[in-house]
Amino acid sequence: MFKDSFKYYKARKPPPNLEHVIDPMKPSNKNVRKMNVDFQSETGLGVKFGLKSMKEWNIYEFINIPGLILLQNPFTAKGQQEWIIKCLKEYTEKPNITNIDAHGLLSNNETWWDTCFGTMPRKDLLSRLRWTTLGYHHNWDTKHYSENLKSKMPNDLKDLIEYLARILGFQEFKAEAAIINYYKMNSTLAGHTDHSEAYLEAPLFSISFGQAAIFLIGGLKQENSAHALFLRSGDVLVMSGNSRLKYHGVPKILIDESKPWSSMPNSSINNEDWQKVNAYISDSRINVNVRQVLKPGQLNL
Ligand SMILES: O=C(O)CCC(=O)C(=O)O
Ligand SMILES: [Fe+2]
Repeated sequence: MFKDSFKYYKARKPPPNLEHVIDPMKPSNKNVRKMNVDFQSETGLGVKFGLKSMKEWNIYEFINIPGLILLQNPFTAKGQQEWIIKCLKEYTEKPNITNIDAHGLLSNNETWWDTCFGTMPRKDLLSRLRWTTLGYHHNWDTKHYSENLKSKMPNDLKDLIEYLARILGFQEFKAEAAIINYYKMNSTLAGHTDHSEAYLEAPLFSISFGQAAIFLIGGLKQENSAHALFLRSGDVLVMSGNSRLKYHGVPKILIDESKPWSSMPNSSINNEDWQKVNAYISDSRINVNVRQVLKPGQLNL
């Protein structure tokens, strides 16, 4: 059962044995198969998005989880840093909605970033950031999207996801809504399915940054058993086809000593923003979850 696996991996005492967590980084892994994509489709845009050359990409499908695809960290360290800064500084600003706004913890002209990293930092708000919604805003109470609760998707995020989607074979994918989840080391995300979108045939794109996670994915019902896999900084997970509506969740965040976001000393991104964010990410994980809401050809809800 999904919830038994969730409880097992969430436990602190005794801590879980991670031996059965699927790890595509292990060359001997028999649970995954490499997928090939057409390198010819590479355009100059990859550099703009902070991506490595496609020749260095590794894309896996999971033998026992049809439709689930993992594009293993295609980002350069500098690229990761830029996206992490965006997730914390730009995407937490209006018109995007954060849990901090929703709970009225800031006055109208304050931003989460300035409040936490300005001249008089409010450290109490730093760890209270849980989510931001962009585009069609996910309504956490009704679980419905609506035309009345919608703002513009940031162009850079929309373009990145649609670029990755085209390369992975999802030509028509439109990035219309996003949830950014912010996790501290003791956070979890309970098992759920994502079914609020009008068009459930479109894949779901999920990018991880910062500390690593154990991601659990089960079946269409809670009673089905679940597989556990590692997600690390930069990884792009695609839930498509048969995996799109499966139960999933995050029972555990783990420190990633390899710090895939950290670049060589003397690199040019050692700017002021990164100094602030570097400390934040040392005990946090960020997940950018992007969805298509409308059916092909549908103009509004
Ligand atoms: O954090 C993750 O990897 C998963 C997030 C997720 O499932 C969601 O936002 O619906
Ligand atoms: Fe989800």
